[in-house]
Amino acid sequence: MSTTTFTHEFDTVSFQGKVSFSTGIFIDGKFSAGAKNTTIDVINPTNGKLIASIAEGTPADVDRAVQVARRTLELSWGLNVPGHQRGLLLHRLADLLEKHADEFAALEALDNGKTVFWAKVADIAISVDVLRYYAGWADKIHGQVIETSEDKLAYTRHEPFGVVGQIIPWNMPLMMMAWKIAPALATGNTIVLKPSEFTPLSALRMCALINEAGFPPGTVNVVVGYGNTVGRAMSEHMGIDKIAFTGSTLVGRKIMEAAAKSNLKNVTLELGGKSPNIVMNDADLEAAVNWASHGVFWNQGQICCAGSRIYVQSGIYDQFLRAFTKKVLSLKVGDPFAMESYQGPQVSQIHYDRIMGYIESGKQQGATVHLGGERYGTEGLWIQPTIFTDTTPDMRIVREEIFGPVSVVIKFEDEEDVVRQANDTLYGLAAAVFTKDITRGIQVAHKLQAGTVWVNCINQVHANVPFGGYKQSGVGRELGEYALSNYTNVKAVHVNLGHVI
Ligand SMILES: NC(=O)C1=CN([C@@H]2O[C@H](COP(=O)(O)OP(=O)(O)OC[C@H]3O[C@@H](n4cnc5c(N)ncnc54)[C@H](OP(=O)(O)O)[C@@H]3O)[C@@H](O)[C@H]2O)C=CC1
Ligand SMILES: CCCCCC/C=C/C(=O)O
Repeated sequence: MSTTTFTHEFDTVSFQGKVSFSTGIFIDGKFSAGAKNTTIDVINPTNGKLIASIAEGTPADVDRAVQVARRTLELSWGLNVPGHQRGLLLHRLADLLEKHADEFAALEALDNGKTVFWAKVADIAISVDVLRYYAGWADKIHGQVIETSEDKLAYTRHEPFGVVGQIIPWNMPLMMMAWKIAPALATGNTIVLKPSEFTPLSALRMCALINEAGFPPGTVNVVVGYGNTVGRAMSEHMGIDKIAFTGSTLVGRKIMEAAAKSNLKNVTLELGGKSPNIVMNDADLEAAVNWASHGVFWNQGQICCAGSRIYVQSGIYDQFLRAFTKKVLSLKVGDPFAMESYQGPQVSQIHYDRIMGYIESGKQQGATVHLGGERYGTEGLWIQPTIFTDTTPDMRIVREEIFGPVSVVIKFEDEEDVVRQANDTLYGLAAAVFTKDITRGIQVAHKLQAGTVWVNCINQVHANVPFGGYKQSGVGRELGEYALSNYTNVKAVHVNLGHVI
């Protein structure tokens, strides 16, 4: 069976050059066609044209990938490879990614529609940091010696789960791959990863770098395919010991069900959000406006922690809305390869339609379109950055994750009222509060039901700091030391030093 190849000649301000790599199913360090020998068309969101036809994975390919991952775990990875060696390989991968940063930024812009500028300074840079951070952990995975009695030695080992399945979304294709593979590899697991079929290119390019870095074949296996075939096969698989997922709460629930009905595999989920951003009367207005705009419009609004519900205290509401409107009007919407662009097209026609459906629902339910609310231009997948006002708490645009450039600005009177409204959601991924009174900022942060609270900033992540959700925004934490426990099983060992029964 022949494999497919992606070849593209980039001639842009940020990156010129020919990029060519295999787009097959990546198993055991080799690319091949999928079991059905079929392909998936990958579409450029900027112009609707075909970028590539890549090999389509199937449940049979998942089976093969799991077998290979299991064999690799037993023979050439896991605790067979000392931690410092696993760390060295992760460092090499980080170096290779950094070396190819411009190429990866261009690939992400082409495939996802995100701007090449932000792809480079956020997606690629954070991915490199995360790989390096977990490279540093690889030889520091310690258990404990636990005191029991003098005739006994009891200790714990933190062992890899084994074969882990990882399902990642299209909004940050490379960054989500890095967040998933880095802690899993540092702790000695082997991987079967499913990228989104909308944006598979950076993950496939990474496969070549994984080989070049020197990981044993079969350590990371990548099967691109559809959620209801490959994704489902992974979450139901009896040979996968753990599954990690980023995506919608709806699909997260299906994955947990499949895990429960199959082998009770360990599950971590990073799911949706409807994050509140609270601006108090005493906030630095200019800073709050700039952050609020970044909080909801960055990455075309396609970010799980977007601060899409902006609560502004009554004393500065009018002033804030004026300044926020001016700021949003200044955002440059356009070609993702133009260095001055801030907002590119939405990722796909289906997602564009979903967002436009939400905008329509806001209009139908009686909210005021304060700004935007229409397609940007006359063709393509661009949407005007949109501000709704005069909303009520029951409206869909206030309650549901839109995942697009759509904000609601809501007036509040006092702290108690805003904390109640902010927490009135089934989500709990993130929240932000803007105030010059740091004591108050911290007090409010402690009252908000969210896995991350930003004070006087928003949408900030760091490799060292955990990220994940309360309530229906997820299970477990990614990043930081906390993520290591997502990928290790604790074994207690009791050694008899003379105790007689
Ligand atoms: N938390 C986050 O970061 C993200 C949240 N979302 C939210 O989800 C909404 C829908 O976007 P969508 O792309 O459909 O996201 P989904 O959550 O539906 O999909 C995410 C990934 O899961 C896969 N998947 C789908 N069904 C299953 C299944 N039964 N078992 C295992 N995997 C499965 C998908 O494959 P396939 O594409 O083939 O369906 C995709 O690779 C967005 O509007 C947004 O609100 C989306 C992306 C990221
Ligand atoms: C600056 C980057 C913030 C990324 C936060 C994590 C988001 C994940 C997701 O939306 O899938």
